[in-house]
Amino acid sequence: MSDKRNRRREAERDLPKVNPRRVAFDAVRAVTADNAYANLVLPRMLAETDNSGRDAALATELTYGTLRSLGTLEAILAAASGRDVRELQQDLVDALCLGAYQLLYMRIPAHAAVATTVSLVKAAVSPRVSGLTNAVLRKVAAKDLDTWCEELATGDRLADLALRHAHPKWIAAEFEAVLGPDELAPALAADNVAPPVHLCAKPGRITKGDLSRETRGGVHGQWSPYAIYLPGGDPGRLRAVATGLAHVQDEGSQLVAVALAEAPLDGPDRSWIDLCAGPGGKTGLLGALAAQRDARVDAVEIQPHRAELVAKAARGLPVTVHTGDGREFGEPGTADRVLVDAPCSGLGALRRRPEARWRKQRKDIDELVPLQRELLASGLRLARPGGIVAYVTCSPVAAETEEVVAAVLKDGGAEVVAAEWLTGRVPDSRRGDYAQLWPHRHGTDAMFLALLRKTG
Ligand SMILES: C[S@@+](CC[C@H](N)C(=O)[O-])C[C@H]1O[C@@H](n2cnc3c(N)ncnc32)[C@H](O)[C@@H]1O
Repeated sequence: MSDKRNRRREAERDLPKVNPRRVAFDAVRAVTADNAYANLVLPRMLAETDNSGRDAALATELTYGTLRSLGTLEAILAAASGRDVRELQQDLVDALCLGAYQLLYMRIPAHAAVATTVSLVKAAVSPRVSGLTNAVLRKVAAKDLDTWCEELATGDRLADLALRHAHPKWIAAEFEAVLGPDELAPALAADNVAPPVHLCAKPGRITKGDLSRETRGGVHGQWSPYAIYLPGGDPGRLRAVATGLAHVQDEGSQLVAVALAEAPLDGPDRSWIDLCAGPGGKTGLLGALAAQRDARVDAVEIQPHRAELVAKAARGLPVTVHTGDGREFGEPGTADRVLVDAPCSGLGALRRRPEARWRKQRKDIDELVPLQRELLASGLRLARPGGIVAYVTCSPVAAETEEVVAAVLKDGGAEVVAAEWLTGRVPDSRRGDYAQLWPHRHGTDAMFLALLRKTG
């Protein structure tokens, strides 16, 4: 056997596939090379490699943290190596980012972070670049994150803040346009903190008290009457979740759905529509509320596999699931309440999707806006006079929130209704006539809600 192969074998013994750093590397590779989603590939990899407990936590922190911080790590690696990282092979860049993340963001001693990354590179990239890895990471280790960011600062306030908090500058600019400059840093920082798991105790199916007991210490949510914060562990293992009495749902998502159900309405209140229903979180909550009020929900979803998820989420509830286009659905003027939870950029949920911020582009929003307007117009078409339509996004970006509502309002036939139920119970959630939640203010995703009443 050649010396080279022997050396590689030795390196692989140092770092077998089940090593959490190797798992993190494979997960990051899947994201950067194959466009995978970390929140889908990592749990599978952890299960396949039998990683649990502290090892799984380390692999998760390494994977999510590295992916969240990619832009900043690459800028620092470029400065430390004196070259554009795009000139390097991608698997090496991924390994360097993992190493740099440990050096700059975790309390892992520099010698350990460098040595384990060099072993990783030998085993999983090529022994030929282990020297380069060692040299670059030693340079990275010479300064802490603040010092690197100061050194790389350009004097462009927004760009410097975006670098420090690991966001593309255009996203920072979009957030600032809504929040103003003072709250921008905490808003960006909040995207870098892994969110806790929120559960929704379906009304009429299980009480919060019972759900809290089953979770062994789950705390009652601050805002939603149905929220329990899971103290830890896999929510899928809870009986209440497995049997559909409760489901995993961000508290902000709960609030906007309940705000629609609680909006004052004159006349009949039997027919509800959820026009963009997949995967069915809000359908599950609305269905449970509808059951208590003798109402019914028609849930519409264009993607068949997501429609199946809606059907699963709505089991046992007065919900009919339709696979189809919400722009062409239903009888005009018949619905009492309509939810338009429009497909959006998802920039309000960046803390859940570590790689998303580096994948999205501003033009993606421009492409979504016509569909968002058409879906909202369709929601208003379906509502009866006096009926309520909720326009919801998990994004705070002006173009896909208030500007969509303003454009549709211009066509006439609807007026804005204050989202009192929500803004009255959640401080600092008013955004003009609408409601806006934020991770840094409320601990929820950045959900936007506009309530409209069909007139005429
Ligand atoms: C933001 S998600 C909805 C989330 C969902 N309400 C929940 O709480 O689980 C938007 C959904 O709209 C669906 N969608 C996109 N275009 C649609 C259309 N023209 N008609 C109906 N659904 C559509 C997407 O497939 C996606 O599942």
